[in-house]
Amino acid sequence: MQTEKVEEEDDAPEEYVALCDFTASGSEQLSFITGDKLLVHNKSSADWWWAELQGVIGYVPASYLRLDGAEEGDDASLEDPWQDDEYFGSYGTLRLHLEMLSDRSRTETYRQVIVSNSASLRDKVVMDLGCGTGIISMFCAQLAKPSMVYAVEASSMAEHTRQLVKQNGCEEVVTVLQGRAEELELPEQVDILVSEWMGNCLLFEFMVESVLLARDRWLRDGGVMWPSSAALALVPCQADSYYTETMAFWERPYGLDFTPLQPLAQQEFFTKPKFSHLIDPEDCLCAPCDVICLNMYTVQVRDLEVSNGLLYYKRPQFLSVYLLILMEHSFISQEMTGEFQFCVEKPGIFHGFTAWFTVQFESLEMGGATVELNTGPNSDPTHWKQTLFMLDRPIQVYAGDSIHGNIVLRRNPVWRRHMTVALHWTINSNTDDSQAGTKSFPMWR
Ligand SMILES: NC(=[NH2+])NCCC[C@H]1O[C@@H](n2cnc3c(N)ncnc32)[C@H](O)[C@@H]1O
Repeated sequence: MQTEKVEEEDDAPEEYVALCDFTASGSEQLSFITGDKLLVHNKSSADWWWAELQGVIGYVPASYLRLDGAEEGDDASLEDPWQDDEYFGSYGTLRLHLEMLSDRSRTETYRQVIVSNSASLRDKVVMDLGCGTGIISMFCAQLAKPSMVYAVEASSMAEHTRQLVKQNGCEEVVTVLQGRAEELELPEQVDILVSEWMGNCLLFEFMVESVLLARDRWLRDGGVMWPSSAALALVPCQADSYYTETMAFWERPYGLDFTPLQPLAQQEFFTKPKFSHLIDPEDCLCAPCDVICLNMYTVQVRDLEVSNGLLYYKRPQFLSVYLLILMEHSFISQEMTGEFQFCVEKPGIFHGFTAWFTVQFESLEMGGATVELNTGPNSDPTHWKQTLFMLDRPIQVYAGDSIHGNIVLRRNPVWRRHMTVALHWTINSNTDDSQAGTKSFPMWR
């Protein structure tokens, strides 16, 4: 932690108490634990304050603090930044498990991974992280002969999962453990860590952080991660039907002119990404490309952050704006930003970008075939479908036009399961002047 020592005093600092633990995700931030008393020197923004703890200073998330002496009920920001009650509460009911189990492409892929590695799974120790109803664990017990499967589930579903394991004669091999995987004590390290952690745009909900923490704590050296790698794919696309039903609709409904509502429609329907979008392959303006790739053996939790260090530091007056911008971009973690360069293959309307993910499961046998789950438009549909990012205004493009730029996934520093997806693009065309644009989409805070 290279935070600077307190030098000059600002206005009289106020004493705040920490409502929960916070672990700094960048050198400009200050870690603390519940109950710590922090001196807030500068409320530099609504979300981040400049504070001191035992003589060390750095940025802290304002929502984690309450003015010392204030009553519990005074502060609405008691919310847990992981929103665990809501998150694990939703997995304590059947609705989401029914959706996932009904997704045959997803579930059969995991079964195929177990079947094609059944021989190598013999006598291995497996952790199924976030086992839900235990389907993957029971595949392991039924289709292979591991010595032990630790089926880890934090929600109240775990007690039902124990019953299912017994009901299906798997209790000899499968042990259900209720709790967060990153907090549980296991009796041993594991040979394989399997999990179905992917969210919309691959990372939403950031369950991946739990998988990485569990990997670092419980996967033995040389152990296998399933999935072994993951990639976020992106393509510029048409979305004419969505545009027609949400924007063009207001031009002449029942012969009336409702166009004054179109700015409202843009705000309401195009500000956030559209989840569960089913893009027609015909609407892709060119071939997709993988913009973000994760190696599940080497990616670190800190790589999931984007810390524009200079945004949190007080800007030293002597640094020129140019230098600040240059340094700022040097803080962006490579894992969370991707460049793209598309060449439009056919004339059409560029309404936006569509994103989806793929994950790969390496074979336990040297040279064995890798299994892939592809949630894109040319594969069997999954419950994730795809995610559509609508531009504010559609743009006519022509074959040969180039659309290049980058995507940045910026994890929310306070609401830990949320992120913002920022897209920057430039269109170079032989027929029109070049156009550039940028847009950030919150998911969801
Ligand atoms: N692909 C997803 N988006 N979600 C599918 C898996 C989610 C399952 O993992 C459980 N789960 C999520 N995080 C954890 C965790 N840290 N520890 C244990 N179980 C978890 C959660 O309760 C649910 O049953």
